[in-house]
Amino acid sequence: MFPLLFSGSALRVRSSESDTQRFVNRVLQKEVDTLKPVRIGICGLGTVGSGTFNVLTRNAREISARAGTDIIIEQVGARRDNPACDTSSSNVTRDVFEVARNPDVDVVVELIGGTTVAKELVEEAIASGKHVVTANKALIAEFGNELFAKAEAKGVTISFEAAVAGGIPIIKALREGLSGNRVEWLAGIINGTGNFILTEMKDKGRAFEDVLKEAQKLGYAEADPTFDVEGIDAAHKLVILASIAFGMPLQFDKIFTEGISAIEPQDLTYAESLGYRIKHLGIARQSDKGVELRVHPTLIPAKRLIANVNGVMNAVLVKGDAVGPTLYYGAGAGAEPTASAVVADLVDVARGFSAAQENKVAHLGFAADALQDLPVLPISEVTTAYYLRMTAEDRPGVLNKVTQILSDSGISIEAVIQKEPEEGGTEVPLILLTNRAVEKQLMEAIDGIERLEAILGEITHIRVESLG
Ligand SMILES: NC(=O)c1ccc[n+]([C@@H]2O[C@H](COP(=O)([O-])OP(=O)(O)OC[C@H]3O[C@@H](n4cnc5c(N)ncnc54)[C@H](O)[C@@H]3O)[C@@H](O)[C@H]2O)c1
Ligand SMILES: N[C@@H](CCO)C(=O)O
Ligand code: NA
Repeated sequence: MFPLLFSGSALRVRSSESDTQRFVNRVLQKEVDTLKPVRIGICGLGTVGSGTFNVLTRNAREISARAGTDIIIEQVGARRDNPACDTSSSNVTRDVFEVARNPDVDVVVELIGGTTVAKELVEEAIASGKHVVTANKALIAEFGNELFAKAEAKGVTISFEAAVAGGIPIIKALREGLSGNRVEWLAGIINGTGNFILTEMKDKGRAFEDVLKEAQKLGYAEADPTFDVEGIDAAHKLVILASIAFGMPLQFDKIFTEGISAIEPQDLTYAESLGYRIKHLGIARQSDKGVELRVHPTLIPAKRLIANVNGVMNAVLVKGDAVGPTLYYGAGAGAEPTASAVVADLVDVARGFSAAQENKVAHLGFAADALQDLPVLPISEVTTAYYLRMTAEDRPGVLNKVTQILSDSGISIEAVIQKEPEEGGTEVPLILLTNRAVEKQLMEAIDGIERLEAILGEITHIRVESLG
């Protein structure tokens, strides 16, 4: 590093008046500015907070060398100490708002979660002219539009790489790496807990609740794990991805969300025998009709790379018009994978510390005044293929009646699994794979089929995507 060399030179040229020297002076002064350490305040010392503390401490040399300056943990705001990290020589406060107001803190790292205290904290940090780094997808998805506007007005940035797909640098890839493309669609396994549960259920036959408990113990799950299993967490992430991919404001209220809690082990098995896997996907697609924003269990061909993403791993498949399909893979949750993304954001903040706001990458990749309020299609207007599972009385002609109703709605059948009844039984499972149809037509057909006397109970329907 060259602080002394440059600070001496900067002082010398400052006494001259010529244009060239004024220019040199500005450049050199900038070098001096970027050499000031960036002082951060970590708020929340749970899974991600402790991971961030440890990664910053352990990799301090590499991080400084990359950032061009030191990143110093000036203060930690934590309700209680966490044995996962040693903060004994840090300045720790029990009041996170003290961090937001601390004049010696340049960047507030919000790792509390939720949308109450975290929102107030971020607002307070912005009002005090501090940059914010956060892993909080709920906060960004639900309040990002207003928070970004506040940050831009104050000339500070909110960075949120850790909020989507944990350690995978997907925000950076979409905002910067793919900026030459019109993104046609993206599909992702973006909840680590959900993928971990589905994988353990399929591979080891474990019970849902048992795997969920393990995910909580490993620090993967949200404070309220229904966010993971009911798809809300994935919906938060998908909204963020779609806004960056298509250049539209965040519209969390428009997303269709279905979780994994209704998936039965038998569906995982039937899907497999049809050549598919069931993955919980977030899918965003833009077409002439509007934007699809949906999170739901999905059958995808077993041969696709993304179908083989297991455990806590996440993957996002992005189709750009120029680049074609691209796939991003990595750990979607956990202390250090998530810390990896938090620290990358801190390095970006440090690098751009003295840059003018207009020279920084916009929060959603597109300039704020270029965001378009694209219409979001209701799920009833979405077209996909379907997996249907029903229980039928074991008597002749039932399959014909079912296929007739589907065909009356313009839906044809791609594959059928019909099982023999169990010893002495009179009911059989009937599994159908349909061609692509508009959802409202499919729902009408399901209604008709459920009214058949020979069909017992409700029909399970799971959407099918080829992702080709
Ligand atoms: N765990 C992961 O793998 C992961 C991955 C990506 C993003 N995230 C996000 O990161 C954030 C933190 O998640 P986590 O898993 O570390 O949660 P966590 O529950 O382990 O940690 C949150 C910490 O914040 C503390 N806290 C809460 N309110 C506070 C207050 N008022 N003052 C001081 N401390 C307070 C809690 O005591 C806890 O230690 C969430 O937004 C979450 O969605 C988590
Ligand atoms: N609970 C989240 C954490 C990462 O965002 C998950 O399991 O994916
Ligand atoms: Na990420």
